[in-house]
Amino acid sequence: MDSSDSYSEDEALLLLDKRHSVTESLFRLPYDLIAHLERAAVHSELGYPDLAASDSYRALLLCDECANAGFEYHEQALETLQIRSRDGVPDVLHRPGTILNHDDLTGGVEALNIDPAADEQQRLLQIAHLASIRCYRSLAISLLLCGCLKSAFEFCTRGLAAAPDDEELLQAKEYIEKMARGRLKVDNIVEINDLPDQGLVRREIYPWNDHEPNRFSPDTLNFLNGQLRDVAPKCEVRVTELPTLLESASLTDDYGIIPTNKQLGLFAKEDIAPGETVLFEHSLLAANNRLKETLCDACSTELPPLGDNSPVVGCPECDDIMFCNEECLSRAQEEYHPAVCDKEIETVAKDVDPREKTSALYLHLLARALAMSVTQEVHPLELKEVKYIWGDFLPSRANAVPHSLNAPPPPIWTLPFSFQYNIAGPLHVLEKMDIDIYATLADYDLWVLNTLYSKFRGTASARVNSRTGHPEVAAVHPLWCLANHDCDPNTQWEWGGRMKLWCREKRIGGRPGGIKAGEEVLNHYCDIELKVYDRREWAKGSLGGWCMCDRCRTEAAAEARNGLGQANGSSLETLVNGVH
Ligand SMILES: C[S@@+](CC[C@H](N)C(=O)[O-])C[C@H]1O[C@@H](n2cnc3c(N)ncnc32)[C@H](O)[C@@H]1O
Repeated sequence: MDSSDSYSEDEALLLLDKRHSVTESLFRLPYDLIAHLERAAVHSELGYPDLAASDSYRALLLCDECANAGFEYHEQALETLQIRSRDGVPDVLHRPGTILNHDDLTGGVEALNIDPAADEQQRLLQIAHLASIRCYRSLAISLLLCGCLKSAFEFCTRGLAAAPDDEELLQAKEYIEKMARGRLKVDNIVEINDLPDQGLVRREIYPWNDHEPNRFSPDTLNFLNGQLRDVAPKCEVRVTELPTLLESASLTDDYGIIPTNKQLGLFAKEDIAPGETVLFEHSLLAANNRLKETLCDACSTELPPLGDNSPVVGCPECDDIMFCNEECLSRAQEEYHPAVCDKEIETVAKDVDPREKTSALYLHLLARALAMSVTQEVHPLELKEVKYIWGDFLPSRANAVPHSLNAPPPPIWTLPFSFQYNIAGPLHVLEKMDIDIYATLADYDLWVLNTLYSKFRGTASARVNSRTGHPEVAAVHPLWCLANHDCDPNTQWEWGGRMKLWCREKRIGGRPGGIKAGEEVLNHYCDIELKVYDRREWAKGSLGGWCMCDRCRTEAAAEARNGLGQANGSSLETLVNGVH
């Protein structure tokens, strides 16, 4: 298939079948670097360059395992390569990459000069070397397609160091440089570190994801309502219709009817009085990026002062890990701590460049979810804190646009992605937890991690450091995040270890507060004191679009009538959902 073509339904189904069978074969032979490369090729053809990059990176690690006798999986990797190359060099190494338009490239084939006099050990090492070149090509091109130019360039450079004349790598280098010049608007690239490395990938329920529940089914609603009984006794979750949000300002502010879509929301079952607590939630799906711990490891609240009567307790097994009280310690032991006890995992991605703080914080949340999964022996997407939350997914079909090296990632790709935080970082975390990253592919494959990230990006709240203004603590409260946003909210929230939502005394314009039975519980994801344009910019990150609540539409329509509307400015990068 030509790289610029999109494929038909039938071709897509064939590719999905192929993906399924190669994934199954990886479950049987987890150290099979050839199968990883085969799957990378299928993922590329399906239009998932991020998943292709992950497969290629795992294959590259396995090439290193083959080449280094002292490495942990050396024997398994070499034995599997021997099985796969019994009949000669595996097919996948004969083919040039699937994404490049490679009519005039001889890529894979010319490099396959295996020395006929080599003994079996040398033959395998030569094949592993060839495979590593293939990995570099695939990583360079796939990461370029994701928009991660610095990482793409680095893999390309490593590949060219090993195979200086490789045509495919030379061509990839040209593409990367061309794209970088375009994005940086410069004539020459001087400093590799200046290359952009933050990209975007598809945010969707992958066609093979069978963990995602029907969020509107009676089973889901019953489960969530059971959870709400203790946390928000006067509330229930219901299916509701919400405005379909647009990317930015539109002319629809004074339309009577706007398109809507089906989602969940929180509703009052009984009247709730002004000032009354609506919800009180304790979540251990929390993380912080402070280097020196002064926060509870479980709930990330500030630790009370130490001293004779202090409730603060440490983990009996590991140094320096503190909890605000016995309750947090015992929940930590049940829910996540055994996976990370004495593993020094808290040092991963803590001391990062300020520009990366947001990504690092999401990685810490991901690490907590992985520790929960390992400790509870539950697939990460089946964790009760994760399974039912909103992921702001787009349909696979809408994402499946033809890809071309000359085009930037299509705007519809909405999940932030980088090699460091989506691929290398999570593998580092798993290795720190002593997890065999190959044998646990079903649990910790990149599509699983991307699904977790999609859910966290739509729902995590964060606290900023008051001195630096950088986000420092993040948490997902799976019940609190069922409440939808309105710029005239009937509740107010505060998070300090526990998430508290209470009924406002007064609404916007001084109207009295209070929520009647049957009314929706309305939260706020931005500072509601701001003017409409600024509110909409702020809330855009967590809402996924331009707020269309009644207050925004009324105020924006009035401003437009009076000629006060502001031009569409650059978007505010808001990790910090709703912090004010
Ligand atoms: C934290 S979740 C809220 C719960 C979500 N509705 C659900 O089904 O679980 C945030 C998402 O809800 C939707 N949402 C919340 N408030 C909204 C509003 N005022 N208008 C449109 N969509 C809203 C957006 O899609 C947003 O990304």
